[in-house]
Amino acid sequence: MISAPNLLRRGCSLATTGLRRGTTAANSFSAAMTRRLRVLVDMDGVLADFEGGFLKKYQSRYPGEPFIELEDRRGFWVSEQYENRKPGLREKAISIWEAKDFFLDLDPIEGAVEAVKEMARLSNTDVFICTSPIKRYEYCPYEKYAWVEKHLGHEFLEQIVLTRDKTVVSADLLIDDRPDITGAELNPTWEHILFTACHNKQLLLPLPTRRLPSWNHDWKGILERKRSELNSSGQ
Ligand SMILES: Cc1cn([C@H]2C[C@H](O)[C@@H](COP(=O)(O)O)O2)c(=O)[nH]c1=O
Ligand SMILES: [Mg+2]
Ligand SMILES: [Mg+2]
Repeated sequence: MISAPNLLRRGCSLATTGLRRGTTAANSFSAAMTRRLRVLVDMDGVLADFEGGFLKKYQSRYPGEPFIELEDRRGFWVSEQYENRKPGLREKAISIWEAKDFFLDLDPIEGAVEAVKEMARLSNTDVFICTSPIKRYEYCPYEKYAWVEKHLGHEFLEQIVLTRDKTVVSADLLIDDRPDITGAELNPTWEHILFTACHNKQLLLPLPTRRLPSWNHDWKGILERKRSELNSSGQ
């Protein structure tokens, strides 16, 4: 049995205040307290189509250079695969996402906007957009905020976490297309759900990593499973 102060510390909300006849005060209190689920949702490759936007602008800016079809993309780093294709393409690739309007112009990934809005409306669920800006900061951080406002609405600006180290952010789930998410915290609180992208679709995942193949798949099931795991383990 978790104590009331502990429940409150863990972000539970008081769903009802009445005590029903035949139940102990402790049981009623416990049943009335609901653990909130905190979900981090990545932006590039999960909400915003970084890969598609990159390829379109790269081809238009460097029409004579070789490019990599999305179905042939392998590995998280676009810059590395381009450099391997032809030395010198790393800088050309980087110049694309360092340019003004790159992040703002990205199209939403199919189903992402509707799914995240719906996720945020679920009761006992808090959704944060957790995204890593590039270090060349002239445009990227501003444009990430502007993208969120444009596609998700002004109220979502409260939900943005910009960080280059997602391991130090505390949550229950992180939905992210990057397979290797490491940082200062060796044991992040979140469970990583790998969002399928062109660059990671071939990967065999080490257990127990789970995938969300797209926003048309059962993301609600993933949240509900996590919620019941946390409830049954008393966390
Ligand atoms: C593919 C690729 C990406 N980046 C940058 C672009 C974004 O700012 C981050 C990825 O952010 P996420 O929160 O993990 O989605 O990385 C890069 O610098 N080089 C690349 O090849
Ligand atoms: Mg990403
Ligand atoms: Mg909610």
